[in-house]
Amino acid sequence: MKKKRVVVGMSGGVDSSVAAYLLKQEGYDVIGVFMKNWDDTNDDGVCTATEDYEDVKRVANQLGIPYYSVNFEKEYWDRVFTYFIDELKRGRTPNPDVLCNTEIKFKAFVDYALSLDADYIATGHYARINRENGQIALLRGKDPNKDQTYFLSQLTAEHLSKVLFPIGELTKDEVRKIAQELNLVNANKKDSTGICFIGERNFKNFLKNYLPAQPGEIRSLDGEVLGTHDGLMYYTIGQRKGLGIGGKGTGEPWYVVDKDLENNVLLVAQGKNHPALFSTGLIASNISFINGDVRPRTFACTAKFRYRQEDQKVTVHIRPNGTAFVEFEKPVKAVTPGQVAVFYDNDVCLGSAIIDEVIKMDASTATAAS
Ligand SMILES: Nc1ncnc2c1ncn2[C@@H]1O[C@H](COP(=O)(O)OP(=O)(O)OP(=O)(O)O)[C@@H](O)[C@H]1O
Repeated sequence: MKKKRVVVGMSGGVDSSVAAYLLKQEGYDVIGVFMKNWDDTNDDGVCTATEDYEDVKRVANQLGIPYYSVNFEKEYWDRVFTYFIDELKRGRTPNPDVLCNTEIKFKAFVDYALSLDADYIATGHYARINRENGQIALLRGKDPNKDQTYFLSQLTAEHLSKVLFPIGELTKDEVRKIAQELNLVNANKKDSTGICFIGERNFKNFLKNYLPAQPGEIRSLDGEVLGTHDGLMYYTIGQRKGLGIGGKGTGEPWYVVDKDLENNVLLVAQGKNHPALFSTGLIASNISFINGDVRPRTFACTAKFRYRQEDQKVTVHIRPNGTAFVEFEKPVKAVTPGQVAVFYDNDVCLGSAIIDEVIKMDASTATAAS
């Protein structure tokens, strides 16, 4: 019988290399494909994509699988990067990696894989797919420290219908151990961090190439001018570092609590539990559920408002106008417009929505938060 063909997205990292190995062990006809989404030269002038593709080639040769490279720079620019820049211009904090999954990895890449006659597409994401009773459910990866469902939460069952996550049942330590036992050239390669096209580069320096800096005032909530900022897009709610106003006030650290876009003012407050940092709910749009059901309803679940946040208990009201009102059981710190609110029922990732507005905690309830 003809073997089923799987096209694996190979980044040159350990996770996707081990994913490819496991699929080969299972008897699939495996093809590795490297996507070039960004013309990236780092601060030292090194093109990291070229280096990563070299790793893909070496690993593919070690595993004895064919490999190709595909270029999605235009798709990435048009569908992900322009959104990222537009959101920053609006004073929001976007998550381009979530959009990269819906537009590139699980759309453009899937189309390309199908043109190679793939039966399935696989990646090295730490997540699981349950296909019981004809339904497709997205589950958190087994390793709680590595779970990547946050980034996959805007996908639907349709995106996932031909997808395999071979390392979803493993921990990172187990994945690395497999890579070491196989002597894969990248067995000890560092995990990638940060937004993929920025990588380890300085965020401000990078953005300066795309958005003109518009300096303005930093003010306390009382209106006192404390300093100047370099441009609102460089800051996010809850940020402490890089404000340059440490010596002002009582000596407690200052945090970004809001942005006044109209007046180009960055609003800050002092103390890590300042009530202005907390919110009791949010309004979100772009609701997407894995099962596709976005009908108006109310339900209780847990949610994360950024990657690496503990689950928070919430009640979600999906409204007839297609937005969601999410009420928090307890005030939550530094919830930020533009970020993704991801909903969970225990281990099942239900879907997500993009945060448009946060409902700030009334100052009178400040003690509840601290
Ligand atoms: N440039 C790329 N080309 C092909 N596939 C990619 C690329 N970047 C990421 N992927 C796929 O998406 C998965 C998740 O990407 P992410 O950037 O989170 O990588 P990661 O967790 O560091 O994994 P890895 O160790 O494989 O780099 C990867 O495991 C890989 O399957």
